Amino acid sequence: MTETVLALKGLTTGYGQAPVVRDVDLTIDRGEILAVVGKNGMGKTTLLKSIMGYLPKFSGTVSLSGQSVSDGKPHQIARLGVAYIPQEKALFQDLTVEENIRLALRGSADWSEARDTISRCFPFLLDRLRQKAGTLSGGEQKMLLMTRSLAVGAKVLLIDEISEGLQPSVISNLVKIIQAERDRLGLAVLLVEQNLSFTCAVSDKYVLLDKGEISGSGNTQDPDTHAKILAHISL
Ligand SMILES: Nc1ncnc2c1ncn2[C@@H]1O[C@H](COP(=O)(O)OP(=O)(O)OP(=O)(O)O)[C@@H](O)[C@H]1O
Repeated sequence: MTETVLALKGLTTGYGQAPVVRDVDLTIDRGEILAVVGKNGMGKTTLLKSIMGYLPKFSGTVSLSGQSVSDGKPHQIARLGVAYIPQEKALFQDLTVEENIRLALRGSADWSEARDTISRCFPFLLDRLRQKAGTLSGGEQKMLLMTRSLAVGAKVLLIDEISEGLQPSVISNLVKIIQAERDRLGLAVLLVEQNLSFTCAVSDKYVLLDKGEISGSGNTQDPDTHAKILAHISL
């Protein structure tokens, strides 16, 4: 039986008084990966920030496993198992890789489990545990953030353009890791993307975001997905 983990209903959000994302409805089930696709400035990041509680909801609702979090603060939403992997650097740049992970664990999980997560997902980090996070590349920092999110037991991942600037071979590996962790943990994943091949490879379904509104959606395995997304992002 499907279990809806994240549900948005009529979500309108933005900055100050200005709506940027309008009337968005979407649901993500346990074990499902949904991509929100759109060109620059269409509101993808704004959508994630609002779900995470960084921006106010002007109207509409956000719920997690049936519980409303529409008025939740970021730390409350994080405590309910939602992890946000933003586009900008979000780690403590002067702390080491290990310190960044240990700080997030705060007794909720032990280090050996965290180490297992690192070995399984991004083993290159095991050789960098004593390295300052600020010396990692932008892509590596996102991988560290993802590892940290999994280590603290996140059930929902909100991922902002993780493929940006990565080589194709690294992107292919990322597809496998995200899908393997989804299968293993039953994660619900909402990712925003501009990379067509990554989107088609990693996600189960997609929505197209155009000037803050959903203008199309489908299952990624549908035969016309590639053409529809391409048309949307190259308009
Ligand atoms: N802090 C802010 N204050 C006011 N407007 C903002 C702010 N951040 C973003 N915007 C505006 O909101 C709109 C959507 O931006 P957003 O970053 O959500 O788009 P995006 O689809 O994620 O694009 P990108 O891929 O370039 O990040 C843009 O017009 C942008 O200028």
